[in-house]
Amino acid sequence: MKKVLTIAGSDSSGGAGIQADLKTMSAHGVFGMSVITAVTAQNTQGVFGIQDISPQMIAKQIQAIYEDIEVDAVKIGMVSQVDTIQAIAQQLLKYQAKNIVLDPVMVSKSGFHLLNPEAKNSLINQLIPLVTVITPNLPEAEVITGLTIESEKDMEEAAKAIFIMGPQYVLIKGGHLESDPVDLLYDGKAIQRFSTKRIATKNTHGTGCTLSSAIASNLALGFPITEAVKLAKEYITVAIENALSIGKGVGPTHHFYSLYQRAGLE
Ligand SMILES: Nc1ncnc2c1ncn2[C@@H]1O[C@H](COP(=O)(O)OP(=O)(O)OP(=O)(O)O)[C@@H](O)[C@H]1O
Ligand SMILES: Cc1ncc(CO)c(N)n1
Repeated sequence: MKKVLTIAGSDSSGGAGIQADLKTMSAHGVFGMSVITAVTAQNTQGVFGIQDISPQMIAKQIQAIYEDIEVDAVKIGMVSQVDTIQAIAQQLLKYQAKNIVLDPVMVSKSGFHLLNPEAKNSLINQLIPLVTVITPNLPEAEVITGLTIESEKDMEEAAKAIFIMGPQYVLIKGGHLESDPVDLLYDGKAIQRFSTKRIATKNTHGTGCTLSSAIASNLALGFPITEAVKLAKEYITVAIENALSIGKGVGPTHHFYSLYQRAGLE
């Protein structure tokens, strides 16, 4: 059994964060483990509070896992503070973590800041150089690069600018453009394009978390990056098509193993 770790925040409503990550991992048939960086009081309508876990406790969680268990891939989500990022980077370096997927979560769909703006530079300087692939959405790519992104051409420029910061691959997600969503993968040489039809739904809570966890699971399963992203796109598309009208706001993506099996990917 492949083992995948998520280092992320808890979403009490179960649609994003740690909860989305573990559901995605189970659906991929890998064993999910979690290091909780923060607890959010959150539902489909908004984020009502955040309590950060101390950097010491985050480091201890990572240590407890790596001292005992071999980790095949890591997904990093919400990391809100400078000290948190430093603690995570130190531990991942110490244990020579492999297959690291960074979803640089900054603002929730409801507009709540999940990354302290002061921590942006730590994310860029300490975490981005360690990762296999970073998966920013358009607003995140704009914050990281300082560029304005309004077209696919702009997305390509942003991917190239982020690549220089040190990750092995950059996947810029186009879900925030109005057209059909196009995601671009850059490996330092060429751009690969992953496109689907836009699904008409308001229920997209947790899409970014789901995609990054699916990529991490696929890397753990041994797929090369292009295949890992292609399969993850198929997974997120089905998860959005079947998204649930739970709660009064933006409902969550739906994960179930049979979907994955039906696609012939068990
Ligand atoms: N309406 C949609 N129809 C089809 N695919 C979509 C739709 N919205 C997003 N996607 C896809 O879902 C994935 C996540 O993209 P998105 O840009 O929404 O991430 P995100 O903003 O980081 O999500 P989150 O708010 O959960 O952090 C991408 O692969 C994107 O192309
Ligand atoms: C805890 C958490 N992580 C990530 C997201 C994605 O925006 C969220 N809403 N909540």
